[in-house]
Amino acid sequence: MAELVFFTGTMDSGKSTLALQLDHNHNARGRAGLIFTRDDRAGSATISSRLGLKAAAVEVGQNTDLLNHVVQLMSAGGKVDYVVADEAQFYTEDHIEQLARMVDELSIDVYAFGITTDFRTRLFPGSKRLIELADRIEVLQVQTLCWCGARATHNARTLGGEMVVEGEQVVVGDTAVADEIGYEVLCRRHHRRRLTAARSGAAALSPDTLPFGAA
Ligand SMILES: Nc1ncnc2c1ncn2[C@@H]1O[C@H](COP(=O)(O)OP(=O)(O)O)[C@@H](O)[C@H]1O
Ligand SMILES: Cc1cn([C@H]2C[C@H](O)[C@@H](COP(=O)(O)O)O2)c(=O)[nH]c1=O
Repeated sequence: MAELVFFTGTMDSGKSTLALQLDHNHNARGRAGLIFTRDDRAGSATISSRLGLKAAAVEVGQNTDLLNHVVQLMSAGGKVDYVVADEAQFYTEDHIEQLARMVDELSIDVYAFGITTDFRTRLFPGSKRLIELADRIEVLQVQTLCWCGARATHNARTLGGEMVVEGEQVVVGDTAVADEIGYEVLCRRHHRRRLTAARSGAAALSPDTLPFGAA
């Protein structure tokens, strides 16, 4: 039976990599797929992973009807066995409902990928609806780490390394950005205290400071 699966994890946890791997594996077995994305860092109509993989995708706009897009393709003789939906946190509730209908009415497997919460720990609308509707939620196995070594569970927005707590919910960006707006994954404890790596001084720590040379 077709299913709607939501793969989630913090930023930088390998979601887009997994999306591209999943697409590759299904394709290799003759299954026809369609990749949707919205506001990927690499630009419009692209799905990209930090491991260097990239592929063309259908860019989702505010008024895109995902179900209709697939129905049109199939009516024109196209085959769609599965759909990959990356950056799904940016989708509207309507988009997610269209994905669910794709599963139920067209028997297409839908694999959605995205972060659940924003820099203020609030659910994105697309992720909220996915949590409500998905048949299955899979948390990425690759754990990202807070600077303290604990598992990172939250996404902080930073400016020059300092955590910011005000601003628009959507600001496309990357981790490991020094001077401009960027993101850093943190454990809840340090997210709550607004303690980023730069603020804690952890970024300056180096194994060279260990007293290996001492008698
Ligand atoms: N130089 C590297 N060597 C090995 N793995 C890397 C390297 N750079 C990034 N990665 C892996 O890629 C992951 C990020 O993948 P990506 O698909 O871009 O994440 P997401 O879509 O969740 O933001 C990192 O967690 C890490 O496991
Ligand atoms: C926390 C947070 C993130 N974003 C943006 C930043 C990136 O463009 C994406 C996440 O991409 P990734 O592939 O999971 O790294 O989301 C945002 O707009 N608002 C936020 O609060």
